[in-house]
Amino acid sequence: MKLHFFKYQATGNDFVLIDNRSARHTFTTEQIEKICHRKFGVGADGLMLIEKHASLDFNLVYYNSDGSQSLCGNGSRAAVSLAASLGMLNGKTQFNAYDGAHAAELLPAGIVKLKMNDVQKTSKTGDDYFINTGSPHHIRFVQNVSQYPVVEEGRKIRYSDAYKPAGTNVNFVEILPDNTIFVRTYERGVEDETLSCGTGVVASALASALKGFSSPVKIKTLGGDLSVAFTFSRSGSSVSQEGTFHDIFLIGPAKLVFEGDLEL
Ligand SMILES: N[C@H](CCC[C@H](N)C(=O)O)C(=O)O
Repeated sequence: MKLHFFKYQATGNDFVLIDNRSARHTFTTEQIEKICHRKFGVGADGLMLIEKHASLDFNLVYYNSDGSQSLCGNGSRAAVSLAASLGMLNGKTQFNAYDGAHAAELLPAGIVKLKMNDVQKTSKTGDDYFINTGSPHHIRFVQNVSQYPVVEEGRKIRYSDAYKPAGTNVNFVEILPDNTIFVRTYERGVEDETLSCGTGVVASALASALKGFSSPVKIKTLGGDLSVAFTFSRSGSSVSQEGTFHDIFLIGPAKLVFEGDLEL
């Protein structure tokens, strides 16, 4: 089977995208692993299919490189950029993803502003947080994150009994001056560190808000810079951390690297 694909990177999180609106291909786990394989395939952290949707501009199907599915924040930003270049939208869009409908907007210089779904629940164990932003995220605040053993420590948490059977993504966050954090992420389903993780930096920004950060939080990742804007509405007593994060936006660049055909 010959397939035309688009290779995108969104702050270094990289993806193969296929316009699947007409052909409606389906892929086995083995085929997804092969497409994403860094030597035997195109190479990517994940594969995305853009499909028709009954009422929204498109349906987005995301697969991690191991074939598992979840919401991908950076991938959604890349898909919006591709959909725009395919003439499927004009600046703004509503599309469907793993966790439901999302709005997004194309800003100048290839920046994509993605609206995330509200977050009502955050939990804290010791000094660590767990927040699901459409995909599950464990967040640990550390010193000197650039020297931190992200894969070794991330794997331990990801496979720990606490997260069995589904597992979790794991974010290590260093607090910097000027309302900025530096985030490195071990990604479930890629089973390695990625250069950035969109849902992960959103979870890390919300955890930073619970430690006093204001919106927008500026985020450094190994793959580039992002920002996360949000509103927090408290519920219950003012001392509690109970409340809802809403109007959450993940903002950052997404770029076409190349396009081509692959034999599967
Ligand atoms: N690995 C994640 C999904 C992709 C998340 C990441 N690439 C992003 O940009 O949100 C999971 O299985 O939950």
